[in-house]
Amino acid sequence: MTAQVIDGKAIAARVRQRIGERVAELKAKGVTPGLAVVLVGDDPASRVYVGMKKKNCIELGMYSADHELPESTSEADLLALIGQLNADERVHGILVQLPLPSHIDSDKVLEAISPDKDADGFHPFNVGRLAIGKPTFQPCTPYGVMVMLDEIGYDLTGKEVVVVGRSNIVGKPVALMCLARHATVTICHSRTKDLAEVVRRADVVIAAVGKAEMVKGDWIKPGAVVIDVGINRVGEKKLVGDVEYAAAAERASAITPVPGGVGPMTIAMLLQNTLESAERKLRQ
Ligand SMILES: Nc1nc2c(c(=O)[nH]1)N[C@@H](CN(C=O)c1ccc(C(=O)N[C@@H](CCC(=O)O)C(=O)O)cc1)CN2
Repeated sequence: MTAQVIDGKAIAARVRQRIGERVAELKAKGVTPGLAVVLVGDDPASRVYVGMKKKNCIELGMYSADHELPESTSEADLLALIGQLNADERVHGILVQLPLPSHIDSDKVLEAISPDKDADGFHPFNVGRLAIGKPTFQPCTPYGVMVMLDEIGYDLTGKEVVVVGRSNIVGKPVALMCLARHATVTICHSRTKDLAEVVRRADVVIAAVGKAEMVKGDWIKPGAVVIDVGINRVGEKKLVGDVEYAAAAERASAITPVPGGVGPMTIAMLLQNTLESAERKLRQ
């Protein structure tokens, strides 16, 4: 079997196209959706992602407020900036790029963002809403995974989903989203016994563990859908996912590549969250 390659770049472009149309409608009603992105420090990858967010925002006609702060920024100063952004009427979504420098408590910062502007969906209020099946802001990467499954017309009802990884950013929320779509969900982690056997029974494998090619191709059930959330740098330039791609693609019915799979969806869904926030505000 040769798997269908799920093209995240193409799907993200379609999502952005639809967002652009809705932004134009909102602007005609006098509302310009606005996103504030806060970067602390000089992490090169974070700088690239923040640049992409800003570029996309402007291309879609959104208001973009960027705050690039030095590595030495104190937690108190960062919290004060978030307070200002919470009160800024032009801003409908706030995102603090992770990781933050080690002297700053990330949880404290994420909890300081108003739940009404939490474009990342990381605030405990929004996590709770997702857990009870009433999501408002949904975390961008898992939200992107759901859109990719929709785009290939995959119905999760009654399917066995195995999520490898239990992070708050991807593993746990994506499991909740699959559960909300009536899948039977197993979350695996570093202490799962016989991971290979658990993965072998999955109709859908979602790998989000951050370890290069840890999920082996021969663990994939023939015909399964493989969603690879990992982006691991190997050597100077090469990027690989959490799944052994070539071997998995021989067994899967559909698979996301790395790069060009889930990654591009993350930023598209951030813009989607900002748009939805502005639409909610207009309705209120
Ligand atoms: N506050 C947040 N911080 C971080 C998040 C997040 O969702 N919210 N996610 C990641 C970084 N990230 C967005 O912020 C992100 C990661 C990867 C991509 C992407 O398009 N990757 C490309 C490869 C790019 C490359 O060459 O490095 C791909 O997979 O094709 C976009 C956004 C951590 N921080």
